[in-house]
Amino acid sequence: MTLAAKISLGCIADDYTGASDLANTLTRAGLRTVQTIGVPSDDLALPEVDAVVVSLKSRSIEAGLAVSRSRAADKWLRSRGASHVLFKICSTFDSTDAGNIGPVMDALRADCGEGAVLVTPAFPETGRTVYQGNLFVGAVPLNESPLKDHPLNPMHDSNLVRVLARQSKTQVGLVDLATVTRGADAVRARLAELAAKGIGAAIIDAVFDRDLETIGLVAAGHRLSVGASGIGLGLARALVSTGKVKSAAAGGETGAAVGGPAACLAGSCSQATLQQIANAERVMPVLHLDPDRILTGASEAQRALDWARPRLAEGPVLIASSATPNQVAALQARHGRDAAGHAIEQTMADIAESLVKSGVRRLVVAGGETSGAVVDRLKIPGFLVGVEIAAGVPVLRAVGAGGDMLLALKSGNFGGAEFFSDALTLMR
Ligand SMILES: Nc1ncnc2c1ncn2[C@@H]1O[C@H](COP(=O)(O)OP(=O)(O)OP(=O)(O)O)[C@@H](O)[C@H]1O
Ligand SMILES: O=C(O)[C@@H](O)C(=O)CO
Repeated sequence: MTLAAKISLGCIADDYTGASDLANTLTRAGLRTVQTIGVPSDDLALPEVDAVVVSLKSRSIEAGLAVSRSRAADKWLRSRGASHVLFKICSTFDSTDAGNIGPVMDALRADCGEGAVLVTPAFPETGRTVYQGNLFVGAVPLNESPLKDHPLNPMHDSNLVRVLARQSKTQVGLVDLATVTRGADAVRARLAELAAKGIGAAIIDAVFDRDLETIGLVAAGHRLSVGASGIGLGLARALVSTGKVKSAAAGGETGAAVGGPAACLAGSCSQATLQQIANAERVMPVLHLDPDRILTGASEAQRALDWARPRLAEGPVLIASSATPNQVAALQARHGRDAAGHAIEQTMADIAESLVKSGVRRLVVAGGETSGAVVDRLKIPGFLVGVEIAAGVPVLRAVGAGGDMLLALKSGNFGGAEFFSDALTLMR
C-alpha cells in the first residue's frame, strides 16, 4: 500500500461492519481514514491518511486464530508509524467466555508492553453507556437487551469487569465515572495505581461524549486501547486537539455516482434489522430465504437469484435470511449453531457474488458476519468512507478490485426504521 506519511492511529476491527462504523466516526472527527480488508497488500494504492482501520473477521472464530490475525495487523500498523493501536470490538461487547476480546487484548498488550489497558464499549450516540462497569443498551442492562438472544454470542452478564476477567489472563479493574469526571490526570493516576498492582486491564465508565474525550486524551498517551467507536471518537478528538493531526473536512468522500442496479442482503437477526426488513416490504420486493433449505443443501441461492434478476431493472430488492429468536433457536437445535451460521453466511456470499455478476453496483448488507462473508467473496481490498447514512453506518466506496461499487455494511443493531431505503437514497 502506498502511504506517503506515517499514520497517526492504527485500528484493528474484529468485524467489517464494526470497522466501517469506526472509520465513519474517525472521518467525522476530522481524521482522513481508510478501511482495509485484512492487512493490505503492498500494491494496493490508497490516498494519504491519518488512520487505517484493518478489518478482520475475528469476532467469532477460534481464539488462537483471532490472536494471530490481530497480531499480524498490529505489526503492520505499527510498522507504518502507528504509536497507538485501538482494538475495535462491538459496542455490545459481543464475545463468549472463550474470547475473543480477552485473548486478543492479552496478546496485543504483551507485544507492545502496555501496563493497564483502557477498555470501554461505550458509544453514547447509539445508546451504549457504561456505568460502574455495567454496559447499558439504551435504558436496559446488556443482559436484558435483545443481545441476550444473539445467534452466535448471547450476552447474559452486563458486568464487563466480570465478563472480561473470564476471557483474559490478566486481572481486570475498574475506572469509575467519578474518576473520569475529575479529568485526565485523575484517570492517569487511577490507571497507574491499577498497573502497580499488576492489573493489566481496566473497564472505564463513560456515559457522555465528554467522558470519551477525557478517555481519549489519556489513551492517546498509551500504546493500546480496546473499545467501540466511542473511544475512537475520544482518540480522534485528542489527536486533533493536541495538534498531532490537522483536522480534515469531516464530510467523507462522496465521489462520482456509480448508478446501476441495487440490492440489499440481510443476515442479521437483530430486533432492529427485523423491523427494518418489515418496513422495507412497503417499498421494495423482499424475498425471505428458507434457512432449512439452505442447511439441507437445496439450491436456495439459485431460487433467490431467479427471483431477483428479473426484478433488478425495476428497482432495488431485498433478500433476507433473518428470523426471530425462537426461529433461530429452533434452526440451531436442528443443525447446530456454527453450522447454521456458516451455511447461511456462505449462501449470502453466493447470492452477492452472482448479483454483482448480474450488474449490481450498489449493495447494502446487514450483519457483521454476513458482511464479512460477502465482502470476502467479492474480494474487495478496502473502502473509502463516504457520507453517513445513520449513526455508525457510512456509504463505502470500494477501492482496488471492487471497481466502481458502493456498499453499506450495517451493524445488526444500527440504523433507523427505514434504514434500507435511507441507505439507497444516499448510494447513487
Ligand atoms: N434464520 C437464521 N437462523 C439462524 N441463524 C441465522 C439465520 N439468519 C442468519 N443467521 C446467522 O446469524 C448470524 C448473524 O450474525 P451477523 O453478524 O451477520 O449479524 P449481527 O450479529 O446482528 O450483526 P453485528 O455483528 O453487526 O451486530 C450469522 O452467522 C448468520 O448467518
Ligand atoms: O460497535 C458496534 O456496535 C458495531 O460497530 C459492531 O461492531 C457491530 O458488529
